[in-house]
Amino acid sequence: EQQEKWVPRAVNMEIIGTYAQTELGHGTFLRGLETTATYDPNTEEFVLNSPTLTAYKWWPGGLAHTANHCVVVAQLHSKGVNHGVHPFIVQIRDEDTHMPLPGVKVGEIGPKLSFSTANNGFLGFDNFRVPRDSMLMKNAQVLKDGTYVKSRLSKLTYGTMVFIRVMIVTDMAYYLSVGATIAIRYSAVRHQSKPKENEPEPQILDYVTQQHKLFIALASSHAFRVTGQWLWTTFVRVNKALTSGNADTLPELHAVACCLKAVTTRDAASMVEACRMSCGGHGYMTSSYLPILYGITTAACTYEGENTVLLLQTARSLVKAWQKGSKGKPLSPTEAYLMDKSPVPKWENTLDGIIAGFRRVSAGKVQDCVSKIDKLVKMGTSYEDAWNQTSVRLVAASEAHSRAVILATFRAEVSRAAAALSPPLARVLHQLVHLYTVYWALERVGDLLLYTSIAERDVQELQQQYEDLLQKIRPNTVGLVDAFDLRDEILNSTLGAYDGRVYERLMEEALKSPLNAEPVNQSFHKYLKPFMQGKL
Ligand SMILES: CCCCCCCC/C=C\CCCCCCCC(=O)SCCNC(=O)CCNC(=O)[C@H](O)C(C)(C)COP(=O)(O)OP(=O)(O)OC[C@H]1O[C@@H](n2cnc3c(N)ncnc32)[C@H](O)[C@@H]1OP(=O)(O)O
Ligand SMILES: Cc1cc2nc3c(=O)[nH]c(=O)nc-3n(C[C@H](O)[C@H](O)[C@H](O)COP(=O)(O)OP(=O)(O)OC[C@H]3O[C@@H](n4cnc5c(N)ncnc54)[C@H](O)[C@@H]3O)c2cc1C
Repeated sequence: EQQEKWVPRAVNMEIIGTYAQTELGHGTFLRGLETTATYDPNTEEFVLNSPTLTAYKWWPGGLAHTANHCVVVAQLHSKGVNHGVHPFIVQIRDEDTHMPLPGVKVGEIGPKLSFSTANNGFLGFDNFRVPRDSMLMKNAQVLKDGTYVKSRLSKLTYGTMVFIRVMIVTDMAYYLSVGATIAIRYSAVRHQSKPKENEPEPQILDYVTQQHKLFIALASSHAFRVTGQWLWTTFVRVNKALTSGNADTLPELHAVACCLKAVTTRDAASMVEACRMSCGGHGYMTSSYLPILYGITTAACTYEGENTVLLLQTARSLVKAWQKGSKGKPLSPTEAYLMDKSPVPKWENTLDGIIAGFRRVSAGKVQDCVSKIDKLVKMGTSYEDAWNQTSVRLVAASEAHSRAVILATFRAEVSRAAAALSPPLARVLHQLVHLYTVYWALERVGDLLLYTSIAERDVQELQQQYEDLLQKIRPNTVGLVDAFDLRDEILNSTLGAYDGRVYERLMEEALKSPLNAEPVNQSFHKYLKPFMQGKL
């Protein structure tokens, strides 16, 4: 009945909430969170407290001035025992006056790289009392007398984060579609330089280097949308099983959500930055929207699980899978390829050949990590230290695994959908799959040379395939970004507007600057003139 109590009020916006988990002192290590929720059986209340400055919640979006409630993650104490972190729904502001309630200290954390519209806040409690039903009791409960009933699966507390990580993959597809639309439309309008003296300045979109910077962002948007859809379907299936008490598939979902969130956010941030830089000085204008878009995508590398930490979570799963598989036990579908002990096949410059190659790279890297850890432990190093000394390789193995998942999913889903598409559209989408796959083979050619039978002539041929694909995709590029159908109001960009009037829009935006309100700014009289007259 907790859902009946809270959900309708949240849906009709009586309750505006945020997720208050991260503290000044801890964001990654959740078991180290310091906020306490101590049960008082005499009053059937929890007492929330921030015992130290580092216990203050810090970062939650909207916490400073928007939210009047929040989900607080705190260490649950009852009958003198600490039962670990649990979620509580807590009212922090009066619903009429919006004043912070007594015992609640809340405020704004200050300017950030981007996301300036989100008032991220801090929150401290001074022995703040909330009723027992504030504890979200879907998984674990505290009875009236303070008896703690543990959850059938402790990690269900972390479930919210899996959900958001799954959503983030699709978010990155969207952000890349915005960046690609702005940069490709601008590159169609911008003319620059004279490679041929007797011809007009060409569109910068015709420079192959410009195509190399931008087409991967366009292809990645589709790859992440397709992968995000597959991941969502997987999430729904796992969640359904969880509801009927079966948690067998949760570890696989957690592992694949971690590495996909990490790789898609890192790619989105670096590719949006490439979009910004491909637009020259005008890409550096806030009015282009590209700097803001960069700030948004780079934040995603940190929030909802810092990328390195998440890649190491997936590596933990890959190492466990290797150890399980080596004992002949079955592996999850996404990790089953790790046990492919067949001899390394002759390299093929095909999509299937490259996908198989990335699986070989991932399996090879995992095997190298396991051997290094085993060797260090045999020499007397603790497992934790051996893990840490191998962690650079573990992150690389996790990335290779993630790339193999994205490549295979993108190819399979587009091939499946192609049957229902017109031949010209199917051909263009296959070109994007081909470009994405060959791009990453060239980006990771060192790994492929280490773990597969790819030879130098294969690499030369792949480079030529890649350049041919840039040429094939060029005529459809503007059509492909128009197909994202992003309205000008959403793009919010002087460079990406549908009508292509970039110079008029840049000037219109410039003239809105308050610094253009008068021809001589007061700073001349206050500072420049006295300085020039030697009076400062
Ligand atoms: C479509 C267009 C849309 C456009 C617009 C969209 C709008 C978007 C706009 C703006 C969005 C802005 C949104 C911002 C949102 C940000 C919010 C936040 O940031 S909330 C804070 C996030 N914080 C973290 O994620 C902490 C990360 N840390 C952790 O998760 C843990 O501390 C961890 C996992 C690193 C370590 O936790 P240990 O120490 O308790 O666990 P260990 O010992 O490593 O593992 C124990 C076992 O638990 C499993 N495990 C760990 N986490 C799990 C999980 N989540 N689910 C299932 N199992 C898990 C592991 O696999 C492991 O299993 P075995 O023991 O190996 O079998
Ligand atoms: C824009 C934005 C919005 C946010 N919104 C929210 C929100 O709404 N609610 C909320 O609760 N939080 C929110 N956060 C906080 C976010 O979840 C944390 O910043 C994130 O979990 C990282 O934790 P941290 O900041 O403590 O970094 P740390 O964990 O201190 O990481 C710092 C460095 O240490 C490394 N490191 C840490 N642990 C390990 C390890 N075990 N192995 C190897 N390296 C390690 C990391 O890789 C990183 O390089 C937001 C953050 C941002 C930037």
